Amino acid sequence: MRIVAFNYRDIPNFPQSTVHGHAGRLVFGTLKGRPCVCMQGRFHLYEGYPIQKITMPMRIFKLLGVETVILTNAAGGLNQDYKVGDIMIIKDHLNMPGFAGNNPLAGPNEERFGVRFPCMSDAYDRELQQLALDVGLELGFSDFLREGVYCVLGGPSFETIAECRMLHKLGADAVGMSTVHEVIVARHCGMRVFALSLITNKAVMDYDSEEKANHEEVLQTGKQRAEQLERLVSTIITRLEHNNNFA
Ligand SMILES: O=P(O)(O)O[C@H]1O[C@H](CO)[C@@H](O)[C@H]1O
Ligand SMILES: Nc1nc2[nH]cnc2c(=O)[nH]1
Repeated sequence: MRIVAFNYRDIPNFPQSTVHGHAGRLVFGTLKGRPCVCMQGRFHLYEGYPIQKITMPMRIFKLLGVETVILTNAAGGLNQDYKVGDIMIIKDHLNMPGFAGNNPLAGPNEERFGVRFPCMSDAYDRELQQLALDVGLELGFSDFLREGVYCVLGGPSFETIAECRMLHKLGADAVGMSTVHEVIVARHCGMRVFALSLITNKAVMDYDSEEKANHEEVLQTGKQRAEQLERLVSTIITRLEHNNNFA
């Protein structure tokens, strides 16, 4: 397979990755015969970037002709049934920075990308969610494949126990610091979205617990599940081709 990779620092006006574990490269190639562009490292509010800069790659992808976006993230599990290593298909989100007015679409609307008031009740493509469940079943991943609601916070501090309890009561199954902003911009310009979270750690919900969230555990769980995640995503992409529903 031939790939062409660009370091973010060599792309004019592109933000730079500052997070340990995010390589900072844009990789073009084919996955099972399908042309793809892949971000090795994304951007976050906690890095100090304006939310429009974080989501700029989505608009670049739209202009490049991308039609389907697959987003992955590491997240803390709030749902008490979840285990570390579970893969959660995101069916919906809670946008906490958005509640506080920090939405990537704030400011003048770019009509060439989409409408002023985009709908978000269909943000996560239901056909792609079903496809992921089917593929997961075939691959024997059902024991660790879940569906749930992802909540984004600004970070970089992990949550307090009271915050975790509150987010769980509000309906969140997993919590993280990314993805939602990109989803909003991708949907605004009409790209199809599929997203999943790897549950890298259990959110601490109990004052008696000795556990502490930490980035090393996040990276370690990511490495442990990397191979299965890759198989899941690449098989989904193959099926998009077969179903002829590569929107
Ligand atoms: O959402 P991604 O970037 O996958 O990673 C998650 O894990 C990091 C914290 O360990 C934060 O960046 C958080 O957002
Ligand atoms: N906010 C948040 N982000 C994460 N990313 C990976 N784990 C977590 C977590 O527990 N909380």
